[in-house]
Amino acid sequence: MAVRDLVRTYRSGRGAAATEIRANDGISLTVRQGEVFGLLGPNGAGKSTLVRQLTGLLRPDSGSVELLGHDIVRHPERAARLLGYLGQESTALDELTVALAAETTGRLRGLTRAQARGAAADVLTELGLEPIAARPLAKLSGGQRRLACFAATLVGERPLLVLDEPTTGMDPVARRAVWSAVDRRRAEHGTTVLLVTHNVIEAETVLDRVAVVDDGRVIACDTPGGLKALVDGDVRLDLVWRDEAPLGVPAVAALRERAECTGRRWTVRTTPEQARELVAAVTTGPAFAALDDFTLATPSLEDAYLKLGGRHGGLAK
Ligand SMILES: Nc1ncnc2c1ncn2[C@@H]1O[C@H](COP(=O)(O)OP(=O)(O)OP(=O)(O)O)[C@@H](O)[C@H]1O
Repeated sequence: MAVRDLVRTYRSGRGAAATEIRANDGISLTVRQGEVFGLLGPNGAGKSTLVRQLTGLLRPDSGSVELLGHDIVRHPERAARLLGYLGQESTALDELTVALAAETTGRLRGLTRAQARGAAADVLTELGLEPIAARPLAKLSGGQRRLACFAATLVGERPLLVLDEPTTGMDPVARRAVWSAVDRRRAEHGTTVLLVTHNVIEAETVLDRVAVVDDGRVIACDTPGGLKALVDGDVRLDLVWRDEAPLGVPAVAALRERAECTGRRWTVRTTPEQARELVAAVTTGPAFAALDDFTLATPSLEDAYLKLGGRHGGLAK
């Protein structure tokens, strides 16, 4: 998959009140076959806008999208044959049962009724959805519905899967089922996966490479390990106070100037030496009496993102 200089502007309002948002501001990316490639970035960064152009659902103002040799800007209708897309919104399939939603997707992708029924049954078994196969999507919990939509996306194998926050709202068992299914397709069919995510833990474990998107631009593109190397050497200290922070302790008062404070939780990114001194200061005397919990952690992809100058104080929703 190759994206070159993609620009997409949304216009709203008319006349003097008209506003423009440049949601994609010259995005270029290449995703290799068989790769699990992630788009990571804060709300409003332009990830869904990018994905909707890749899937032929939205026309770019300028730039090119090539999927397996096909020009998707010129032939958006070809995208449906090349990729399975799981969008953020629940779909038109909502009134159908889980089994019928999966089967219908297979039929829409050109399978015969028997093939679609067989493929749907296999996918439902694979994802552990058999117990709720006869229930309408609209009556399921958010996580169950998401998993059912993911199941439908897999029916009638496509060489490319585009998944926009597939595991949102899922419990750990469902999430694991999603990643096993993705892994299996990659191993057996060389399926390429483009994944939009906010979940940095997931990003660190499942992605081969990740593009960090911010304000409609790609501000970094590397392996998760490569991005984390940007913050190598730093550690993160999280302090949670029982109640008010003990600002009478000079070390704590000084710390407030550089910590990110969210309610009772303070986060500081610093060198291991300084972190050791800080831990020593807060684990003695009145500071310790006021401390509920603390953790010292090695850098995460989120720290790398912040170092890159990402806005909004982090990626978490
Ligand atoms: N249909 C639309 N009309 C006008 N503006 C839009 C439209 N869709 C998105 N935008 C704006 O474009 C920008 C990018 O939105 P987009 O949905 O692509 O971000 P995102 O990275 O997918 O965000 P999230 O993580 O919240 O899903 C935002 O400022 C958003 O408000």
